[in-house]
Amino acid sequence: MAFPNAVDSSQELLDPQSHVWNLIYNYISSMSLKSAIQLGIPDAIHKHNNPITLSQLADALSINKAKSHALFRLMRILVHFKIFDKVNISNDEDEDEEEAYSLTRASRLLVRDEPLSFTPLALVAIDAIMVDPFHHMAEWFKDASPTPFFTRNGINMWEFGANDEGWNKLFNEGMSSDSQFVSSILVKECKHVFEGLKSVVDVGGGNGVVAKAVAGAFPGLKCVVLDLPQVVAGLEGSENLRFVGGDMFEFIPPADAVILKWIIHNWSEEDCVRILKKCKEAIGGGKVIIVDMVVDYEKQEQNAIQTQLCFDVLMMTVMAGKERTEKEWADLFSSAGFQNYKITPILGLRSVIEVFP
Ligand SMILES: C[S@@+](CC[C@H](N)C(=O)[O-])C[C@H]1O[C@@H](n2cnc3c(N)ncnc32)[C@H](O)[C@@H]1O
Ligand SMILES: O=c1cc(-c2ccc(O)c(O)c2)oc2c(O)c(O)ccc12
Repeated sequence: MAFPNAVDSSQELLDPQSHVWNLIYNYISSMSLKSAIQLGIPDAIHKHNNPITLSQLADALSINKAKSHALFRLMRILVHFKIFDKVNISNDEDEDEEEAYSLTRASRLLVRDEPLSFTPLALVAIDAIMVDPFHHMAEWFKDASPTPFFTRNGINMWEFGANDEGWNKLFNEGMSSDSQFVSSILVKECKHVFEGLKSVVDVGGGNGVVAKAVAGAFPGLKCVVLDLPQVVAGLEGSENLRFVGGDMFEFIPPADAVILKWIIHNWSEEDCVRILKKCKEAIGGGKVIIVDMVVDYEKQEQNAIQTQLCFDVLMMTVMAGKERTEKEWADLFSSAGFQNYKITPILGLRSVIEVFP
């Protein structure tokens, strides 16, 4: 039986099949990366100090020798995705060359001892429990739940974290590793954002990584971290840093500035206006410092748009949040009574947005 739309050649079938298969099986790239991180491959290569051969890598990881070729195939896909490099080495003059693996700038950031490592974030994002809500997205489109996370678990993400210490720890460690990464750039490239401030509150500041970095870079600055009680429980402050357990929808301690890193994208327009109005009460004539994505579907390069779109669906799935375009940000600020804002695209996929009452 002929296809409804006459197909001139098989290629007109095979090309779309290849395109859809690429998307269907893309999760295997993430799972291969997860396996490499769990096995400690970046750490083993780093520790070896030189490019490492497959057999040296298998020995370093105590991998069953019968699975050496499987390790070769895992490394092959990760070299394809430029997570690792493959080079040819020879130990002395007459010996044949042998293939070996080295780190790239990407995998160097997955070495656990690397101060800016975002391995904890990677393990949060691809953790089996974390990914589970995505299997309920289609169901969610037809139910009354606020998110697929709620459809799957019957409670929202923060309540889930309050009830599951292990999940809460995993999530907060993931966030902290990203904050370590972002803070290193913030205090180096964005000093002007903090200069002149006498006090700052990091709202939803988690384990306090950003606040600690800012407090360290600006010793005269009084820093407060406001987060849920289960997040700040037991966390020690310092001379110019203290932790406060509370609810940002109820009260934000007064300060010259409020930091909101990866907060606004967690929430709906309505909740964001509530948060920003509380921030406005807290800062008086000061400012809000937001670290989040500003999505530009036209101007950005394809990889950045793809990652930002994935984050947008992630926020829809876990938190009823979203990633926003500049116009959406501007509308939000206006609805919350702010008069002006300045976007500094200094963090790659994310920007620093200063908002003024
Ligand atoms: C995505 S995490 C970002 C954490 C941190 N700002 C960072 O970027 O690493 C969102 C944070 O908001 C906190 N949070 C959620 N609801 C909150 C509320 N009602 N009041 C204060 N903090 C809240 C969470 O506990 C979590 O630490
Ligand atoms: O990488 C992240 C992952 C998640 C996350 C949470 C629960 C899940 O079930 C899940 O599949 C993913 O949440 C984030 C978030 O809320 C942010 O604000 C920023 C980054 C992340």
